[in-house]
Parts: sequence; C-alpha cells; structure tokens
Amino acid sequence: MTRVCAPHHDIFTRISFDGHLYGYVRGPSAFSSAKTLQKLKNPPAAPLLCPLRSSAASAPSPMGSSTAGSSLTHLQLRFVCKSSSMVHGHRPGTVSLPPAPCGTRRIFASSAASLPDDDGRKKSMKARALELNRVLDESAYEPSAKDMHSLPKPLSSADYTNLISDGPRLRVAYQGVPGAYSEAAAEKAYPNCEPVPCEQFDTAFESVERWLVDRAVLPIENSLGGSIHRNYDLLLRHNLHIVGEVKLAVRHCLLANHGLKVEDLTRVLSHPQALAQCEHTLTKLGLVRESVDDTAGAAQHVAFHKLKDTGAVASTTAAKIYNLNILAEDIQDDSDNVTRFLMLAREPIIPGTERPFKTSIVFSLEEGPGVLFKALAVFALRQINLTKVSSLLFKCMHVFSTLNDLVYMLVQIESRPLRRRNLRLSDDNNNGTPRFFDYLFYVDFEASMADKNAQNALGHLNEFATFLRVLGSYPVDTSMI
Ligand SMILES: O=C(O)C(=O)C[C@]1(C(=O)O)C=C[C@@H](O)C=C1
Repeated sequence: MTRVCAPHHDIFTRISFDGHLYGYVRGPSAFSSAKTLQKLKNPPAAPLLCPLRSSAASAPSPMGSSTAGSSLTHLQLRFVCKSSSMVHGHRPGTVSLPPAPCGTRRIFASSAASLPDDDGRKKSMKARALELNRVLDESAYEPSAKDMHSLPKPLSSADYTNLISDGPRLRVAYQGVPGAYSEAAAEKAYPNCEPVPCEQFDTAFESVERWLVDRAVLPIENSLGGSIHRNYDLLLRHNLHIVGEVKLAVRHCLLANHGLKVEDLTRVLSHPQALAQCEHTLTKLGLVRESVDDTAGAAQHVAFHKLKDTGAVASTTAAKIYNLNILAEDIQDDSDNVTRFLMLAREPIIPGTERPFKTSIVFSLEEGPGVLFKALAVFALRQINLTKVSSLLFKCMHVFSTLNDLVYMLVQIESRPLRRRNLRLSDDNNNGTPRFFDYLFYVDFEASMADKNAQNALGHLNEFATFLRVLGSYPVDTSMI
C-alpha cells in the first residue's frame, strides 16, 4: 500500500456547513482507494456514500454492494470526521491507499479552508479550497440507473468500525437499499432524516446500539402478510425501545427493463413479504417467484444485470432510481395493503396522556388451562383495547440464551394492522404438541404507561407472568395512510 501523499490520487476534502467532512477521491483506481479507506482500522474519516459520479460504472453485486472497477475516473465519498482535530489535521500521509497510475495530483483543501489567513501560502491554499468547494457544490447528486452504484452502500456488520454519527441530521437505519419501502417509512417517521441503508435487520438494531445511527425504523407487520417474526425475535434479543410507529400504504409495481412486456417474463424477484402480498396477481401471471433481501434490491439486480426474463416487485421510487419500466401498478392483492413499522431508539420516550398512546409488551406464562384467557382478562377488566396479540413458540424457558434456537410456529392468535378493524383474532387449530413448549405473547394495547389503568393491568399480569417486558409506550400513528 502506498501513502496517499504519493502522487497517485486526487483527494479533495471540504468541511460542510453541517460539520461533515466531504471528500472526493479521483483517479483511475479511485474505487479501490475508497474501498481501502473503508477497510482502514483508523481512517481519518468514514466514507459513507460510495461513488457518486463516474464515467464508467463499476458493477454492483446482485444485492447492492459494489465491487471495484478499474475504469472509474471520478468518485465522490462522503466522510464523517472522527473529531474536529481530524478536520484540521487531515494532511498527506495519514491515509493509506493502494497505488494508482501516476500523473494525477492530490490536493488537500479542507484544512486550508479552515485555517486563518496568516501567511500567503495558506491564503492561496484557502482560495483554492474555496474554489474547490464551489465546484463540488455545483456537482449535485442526481442518482440514475447509470450511476446506481453511487447510492449509499448498505451497512453490514463489517462496516461498524468506520461509522461515526456526529452530524446534526438524525440518522435512521433501515433494512434494504435506496428505494425500499423501509426507506420511505424512515422518511415518514423522521422527515429530513438521513436514511442509512443496512443489509440486515440485525445490522440496523446493532447500529443503533453502537451509537452509529440515532434510530432504526423496521417493519413489524403487514395487513396481508402478517407479522415479521424476525423483528419480534430481535426486539427481545436487543435492548432497544419502541418510541413510535408509522404505517405505510404499500403499493407494489411489476418492474422490468425497458422494451419488455409482461409476456416476456418468466420469473419475478422481490422481498418475501412483497411476493406474499402479490400472491394472486403473480400466480395469475404464471411467474416463478424468487425471494431476495428487499424490494429495491430486486429492482437493482434486474436493472444491473439487464435481465430479459425477470421482473421485480418494488415501488415506483425503485423504478425511478434503477431506471426500470413499470409494467403494472397496484399489483398487491388488497388495495388496503398497509405495513406497520416500529421506530426504535436507545432510550424510551416519556409516555404521555395528551394524545393516544399504545404500549407494546411481551410476556410468557406458566402452562395450564385458561392461562392466556387470564392474561388477556387483565386488560379486558379495565376496558383496555388490544390492537395486537400474537404468540411465538419457543423451545425452552431460557429466553435470552436460546433465541437462536427459537422455533417459529404458527401463531396461536394473530391480529394484523387493518385500517378499519383493529383486532382480528383467528385460531390456527394447531393440534401439535404445545405442551412441550412455552410461548412468548406479544400484546399491543391502547393505553399509555403514564395511565394508572395500564399500570394496574401490567401489575396484575406481572403477578402470574413468568416473564414480562415493556417494549415501549409510544404515540399511535393516526396519520392518514
Ligand atoms: O423490501 C422492502 O422494500 C422493505 O422495506 C421490506 C418490506 C417488509 O419487510 O415487509 C416492507 C414493506 C413491504 O411490506 C414489503 C417489504
């Protein structure tokens, strides 16, 4: 590896008004330089946005991450400074980058831009820096299919060491890539936030716990597809608090590359929930379904590989970002397709009573006839409405050590967030062998923990529950979906 001060790379940096250090890396091997920056143990800054503009695209891997391309000529990274001293101390020799062909220059503008005009040399550097900043400002970010690799790369566990959260905008983790419904939910929950894509749900949870982002917004249930069990598991496994909910009307489209017709397609890619939500339509079209991590990732894959026989079920936003054609709109089986997302934070909010609140709890019970009836009665007795009751079956009582072994079974009782009917219970007639198992019951009830009635109900439940945890008490999303 060569030091950055070797005459191989153009590196421009600047300090933005929001305290971030923005960086440009230029050069034929700029992409691999960026990758190296990301991998460094002690980088001066953490690249957040991967290549912004390039004259030749490097190939995104099937589900979003990018691979190095030797023909990149122009690339922008966004850096987040680790400390103010980094801004002022950012100088040649601090960053190691792989060698690149000679003939390019390097410029360190940010430190000069932030220095007082105390001598002529610094003055000219400062002028240069300001000029650079002006040029950088003029190159606005307009993602298109041509530079889709420029979109934020989803966080994976490996990225943790490089991410620092010090900007004034709230950073909100979501699972998926840009154009995913979860990104729209994050923006609805926290307008003006900076959505941070994460590869997996676990990554989103962990990035909040490690202070890399401020919040996470994750799907928990859908009116057609039901509960997202993975996130119920993660709610128990992690110690985050539910601080809000947001409901999003999910309207799926069938996307394909330009020039294709529905008849040309034999296969369709999407998130399993999205495929389930379009079950009837896709069956009617005779398309083979294939599950991927998220809807927008499916669109990205179809676009990047220019697939001729495969479409994607995703949003209109994903169609725009990845430059796909919309073959059919509103293909979900129910026009009232709503997904409920949870807003998660490290600290709980102080529950109030000035507006409608909801409280989410999880508990387990001793086995025995009528125990669930008894548990639900603590709410019924106090006229507290339940908006969700679901149960997960797990193998043994040691909740925290054995969640890996959690066996998801059909829920005994299930309700879904329907717009007009808040509670829908149905038996699954599961005559298996439940007596060998314990259940975790997840209940949402319409009351605030600041409400004495709710406190009494939970006190009552706690008398006989073998485990009880309040996951959060938060305002109900009453917005029009
Ligand atoms: O794949 C996406 O776009 C997501 O945001 C995930 C997800 C989900 O997990 O349910 C979110 C909303 C829709 O219900 C479909 C998929």
